[in-house]
Amino acid sequence: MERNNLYPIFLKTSQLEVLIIGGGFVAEEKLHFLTKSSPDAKVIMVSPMFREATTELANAFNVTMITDVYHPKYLEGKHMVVATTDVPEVNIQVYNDCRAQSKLVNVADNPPLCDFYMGGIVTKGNVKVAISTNGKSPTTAKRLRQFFEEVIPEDIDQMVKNLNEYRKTIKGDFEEKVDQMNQITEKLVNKK
Ligand SMILES: C[C@@]1(CC(=O)O)c2cc3[nH]c(cc4nc(cc5[nH]c(cc(n2)[C@H]1CCC(=O)O)[C@@](C)(CC(=O)O)[C@@H]5CCC(=O)O)C(CC(=O)O)=C4CCC(=O)O)c(CCC(=O)O)c3CC(=O)O
Ligand SMILES: NC(=O)C1=CN([C@@H]2O[C@H](COP(=O)(O)OP(=O)(O)OC[C@H]3O[C@@H](n4cnc5c(N)ncnc54)[C@H](O)[C@@H]3O)[C@@H](O)[C@H]2O)C=CC1
Repeated sequence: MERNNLYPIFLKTSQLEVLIIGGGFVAEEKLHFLTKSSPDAKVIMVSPMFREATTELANAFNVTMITDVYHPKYLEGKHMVVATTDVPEVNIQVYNDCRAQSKLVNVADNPPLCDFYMGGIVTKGNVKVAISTNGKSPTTAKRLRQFFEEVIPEDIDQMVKNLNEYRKTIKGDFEEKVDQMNQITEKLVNKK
């Protein structure tokens, strides 16, 4: 069986600079899911034309919009780049420029030109679940996201907070804390 070898990390996008190149439908979709998960993300967009809906979304999340065609100068200071233009040569240039500067790049909807994929994301308070199908089926990622949004209870955050509080009350060294935390949560995984 094939296996997903990607390594998920949870980025602090509020202290990273994300550049989206292009201002059309795909840009809007990527910005929508990015800001749904991370409303405080620092995002800059560069495009000669922004669709109305993209502009509205960008304004709602304080995204900086630069009306211009892509130029390598816009990569300066950016940590992550998402290329969404309808000009394949531009997307390829962005990919090559980013690779040359070791910046993480995603050419949306073009898996071979991605250092990382966007995933399906479920957020419930402090809990976040990210889903990937290894770039094989975005629709499956979407359906799983909808499924988990439904089945993970809203108050899962209360459990996280309670355990966080409880942990503070435990005396002893690290090993004892691990032991106690495992003991009180054992019922969650032990079906007997
Ligand atoms: C590889 C990846 C790269 C990347 O973009 O990061 C990629 C690639 C492609 N997307 C395509 C299309 C669609 N994308 C979606 C939706 C989402 N796509 C997302 C991620 C990813 N999309 C990355 C892999 C993620 C993984 O590993 O599973 C999600 C999860 C997150 C996000 O967008 O932020 C978001 C759902 C969010 C949510 O709902 O929670 C839908 C569904 C819909 O809109 O109903 C369709 C239409 C159905 C279809 O066509 O399959 C195509 C074909 C384009 C063409 O026709 O040529 C390609 C190219 C290809 O597969 O070759
Ligand atoms: N919309 C969709 O659901 C899908 C789109 N695609 C592909 O994704 C690409 C983008 O699609 P859409 O977002 O729908 O197109 P779009 O036409 O809505 O948006 C393209 C954007 O790229 C910008 N752009 C063009 N040249 C640029 C440059 N030199 N620098 C910066 N920005 C530039 C345009 O101004 C525009 O804002 C296309 O190649 C399309 O074939 C693929 C699958 C699905």
